[in-house]
Amino acid sequence: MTHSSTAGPSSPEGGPAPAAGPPGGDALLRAAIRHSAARCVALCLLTTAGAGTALLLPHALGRALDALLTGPTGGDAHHWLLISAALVAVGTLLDACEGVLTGTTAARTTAWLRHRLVRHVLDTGPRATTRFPAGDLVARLVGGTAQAGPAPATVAALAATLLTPLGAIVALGLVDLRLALVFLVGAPALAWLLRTFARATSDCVSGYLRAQGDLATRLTEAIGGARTIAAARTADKETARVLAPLPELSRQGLRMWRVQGRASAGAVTLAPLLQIAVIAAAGLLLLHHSLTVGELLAASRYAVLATGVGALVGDLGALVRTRAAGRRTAELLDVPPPRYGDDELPAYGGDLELRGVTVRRAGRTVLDRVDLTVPAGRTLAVVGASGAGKSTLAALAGRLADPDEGTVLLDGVPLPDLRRSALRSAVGHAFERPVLLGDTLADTIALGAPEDRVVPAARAARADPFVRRLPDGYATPCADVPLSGGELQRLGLARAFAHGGRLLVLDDALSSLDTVTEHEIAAALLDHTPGATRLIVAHRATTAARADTVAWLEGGRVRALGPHERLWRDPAYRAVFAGEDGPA
Ligand SMILES: Nc1ncnc2c1ncn2[C@@H]1O[C@H](COP(=O)(O)OP(=O)(O)OP(=O)(O)O)[C@@H](O)[C@H]1O
Repeated sequence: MTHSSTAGPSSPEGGPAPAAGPPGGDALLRAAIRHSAARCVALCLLTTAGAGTALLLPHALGRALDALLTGPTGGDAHHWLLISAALVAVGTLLDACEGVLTGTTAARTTAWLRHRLVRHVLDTGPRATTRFPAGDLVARLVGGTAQAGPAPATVAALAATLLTPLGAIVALGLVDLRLALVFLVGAPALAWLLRTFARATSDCVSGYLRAQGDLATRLTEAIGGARTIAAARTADKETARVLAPLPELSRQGLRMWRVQGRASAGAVTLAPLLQIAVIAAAGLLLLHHSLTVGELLAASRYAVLATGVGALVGDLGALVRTRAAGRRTAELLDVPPPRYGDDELPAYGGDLELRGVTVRRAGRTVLDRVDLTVPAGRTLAVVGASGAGKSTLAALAGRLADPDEGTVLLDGVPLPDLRRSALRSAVGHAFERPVLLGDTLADTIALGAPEDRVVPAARAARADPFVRRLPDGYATPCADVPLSGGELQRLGLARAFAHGGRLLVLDDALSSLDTVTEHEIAAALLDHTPGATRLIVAHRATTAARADTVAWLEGGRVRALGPHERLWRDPAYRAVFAGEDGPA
């Protein structure tokens, strides 16, 4: 192992810069619309056909009325009445189909968004989970996607909903151009109403979703800390803290209803005024024999359809809500996942090298130009006071994070150049608090490794005895096992042993074990992973003593590098393990 205190050759950041800029909310919704393109087209056709039947109906009714009034036998009135009845029936059928298609399209889009975003968040790993608090992340992935999901159906419906009033204005013009002109005089007020409504709604929805995310974040924190809250008997105080965003949520919700109410009230006032103006103009034209009674009837129906702002307000509101939710959800895509290269590793090896790596967090340098080399098959213990940068260094070694400067290489290959699969099979991890993923204990230990490795790995990690004592042994569902911190860590270690990569990174993974078990596992670590390179973040002198070399970190820099026995002579080094005996 080598160490130099000077910066090594500094290479460009091997970080995860995205190939293209992160897509915004609208881009995500456009992608969702493309995904549901066929359904959107079908929906557009259905709503257009619905608009068509709605527009034809007044004409058919007008013709039926004219026919009844002009001939003693009613002329072809029955013919037009039949057409009107058919239009009503077709309109109802189209409405029903539209309802079903709207619902299923929204459900499919929500599923697609969830799939895409969950995959993205898990691909991005700790980068995403440090930027977004857990509760907020879940709120965006569950609630945000459900609110954004109806976007394609809403866009398709809105496009067709616009057709009805526009078609009605054209139809008014066809009945008599002057009627369309009368209507258009009031149109700017209508446009202003819709624009104001859309802006105010967008603002309220963003505020509402923010407050909802805040509530979810606080709730998740409280659930995670339920034991502490119970021990401190602070449930009342914590309930108040969790629910603190409720007034803001309620304020934004009420504001949204007020905006909607004002827009509807405006529409309700404006619409009858415009309808009366059109009917009055049509009445005058009737008096001057420029219109028939049937045309007056049709014109009055078209005036109603042209002022159908109610439907527009609803659809526009839905579109604004889905866009706001889409924008908020798409913020998850702002954190790009790491890029992987195409390189493979040589058949054998395990040389780990950190060259001049610097990591900054929240504007602070937490690792400062660190150079380290761990030859294949050797064990490096990383020690240091709390906050020295040990976990950050461990995360770099397995590429759970990328350095801001410098390079991490495995067998001479920079980690970002490696294929995802190569990196995955080469590096195994164990953490201080492992999470039991998978359905059963066997699943959680294997986590992708061959099943026949599960039991030997559990034996090596001293997990086998307590697993076998469970009624269903390795088949016990993870959710049914109450585990102590030490048992949990043994399962995490078993998982790392089962993985069997050439590099094993143990980040404080032995801290909850009693001294005897820790001693046994440390010995098993060498037997069970022969040839593997091991990087062990250690808090105990006994763990450091078993390593070939110790890297002593202080303030993000390597203060010293060497065997534990030699470093132990330094009182400052001994102070790192304050309270422990001898160099073990
Ligand atoms: N996402 C982050 N944002 C801001 N600061 C961070 C972040 N991650 C780590 N840090 C800071 O970087 C420093 C090093 O953290 P790290 O977890 O590597 O320390 P450590 O030596 O492993 O500490 P411990 O022994 O207590 O686990 C700490 O001061 C920590 O607060």
